[in-house]
Amino acid sequence: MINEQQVRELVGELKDPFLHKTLAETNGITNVSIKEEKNHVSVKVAIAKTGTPEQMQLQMQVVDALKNAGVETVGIRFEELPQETLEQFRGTATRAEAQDVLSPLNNVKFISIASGKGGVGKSTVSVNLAVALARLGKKVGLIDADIYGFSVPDMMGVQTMPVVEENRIIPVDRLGVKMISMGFFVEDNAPVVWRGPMLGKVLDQFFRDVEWGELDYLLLDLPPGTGDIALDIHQMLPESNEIVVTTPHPTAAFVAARAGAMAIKTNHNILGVIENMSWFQSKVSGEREFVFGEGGGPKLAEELRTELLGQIPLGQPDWNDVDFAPSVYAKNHSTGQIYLDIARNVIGKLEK
Ligand SMILES: Nc1ncnc2c1ncn2[C@@H]1O[C@H](COP(=O)(O)OP(=O)(O)OP(=O)(O)O)[C@@H](O)[C@H]1O
Repeated sequence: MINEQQVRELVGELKDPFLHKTLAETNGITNVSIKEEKNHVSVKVAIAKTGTPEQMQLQMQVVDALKNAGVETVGIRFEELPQETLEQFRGTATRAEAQDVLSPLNNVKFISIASGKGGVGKSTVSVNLAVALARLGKKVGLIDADIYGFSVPDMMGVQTMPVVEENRIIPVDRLGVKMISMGFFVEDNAPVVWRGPMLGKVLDQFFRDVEWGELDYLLLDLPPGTGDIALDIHQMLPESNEIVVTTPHPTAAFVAARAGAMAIKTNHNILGVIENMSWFQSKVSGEREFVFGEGGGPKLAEELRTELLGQIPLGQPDWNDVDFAPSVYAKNHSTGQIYLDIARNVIGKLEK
């Protein structure tokens, strides 16, 4: 019967699929146990990222290696390598690995923007938060993952199309944000009707086949609501920090809480709440009128045990701006300033 030393040698030759180093080099074999009477070997393996197709492939390699050595049955469990170990390997990552947004060697932080229902301003918030982060000097990408209701290209005033170079999609660069949207791949604004596996393919393509370059943040404008499509997309995303957008009406907050619950259930971390359309400020009297009610944002934040990141008043950007982007507030617009404050807060929370 094979002994522990031999198991470690055999399995130790296999490579961590993300670090491209052998499991011996990464100290990735964390436990071996052998039941001689049953000719059974169990191994516990630590790799850079679990729950991926790459893990399944490695699992098959481990089983093959041990069965070829005469083991009857194999048990295998995976865990993730500690952050310190990953940190150690980050320095040796190739440029391609460091720029692959799904690689554990990439430091990019995902921020998803969700809402309980449509029309609360989720896309407006996504676009303005992305631009604000870029204005603060961050390298920012934005995926319009609202696959059926894409509006980001129009909101940002994008006139060009992404180009494909050597089988890689080059995202559109607008106001310092690299952006990709389903809108670029649909003719004449035709409605998108497919879902399920196709949906997964499109999202996967947005992650894997887009040349994002080096990024600090990748924002995702999610589809609205708490139905099947929103859930499907939540499940397909890499772990992310989620911002929930609501309007101030208590019932809106009630629906948004369900979006928050969905985020938690699918293992995303709630970063905070943004209340949009919080008030209308009269230019004449300077008074605030709470046209859509009051209290929804703070109530939602409390319910989700998170922070209210900011409140955005009603009002349009300055449309005389030369660099016209219909939904983007200028840096010196009072709402543009609010977005900058939110962006600073987000950076503070994620770059501790
Ligand atoms: N603070 C605001 N003041 C005035 N208009 C706003 C504000 N926020 C959003 N809007 C407008 O409200 C409409 C809906 O906004 P947006 O498309 O961002 O919402 P959404 O939640 O992403 O909608 P959907 O989920 O249906 O895509 C747009 O016309 C947008 O310009």
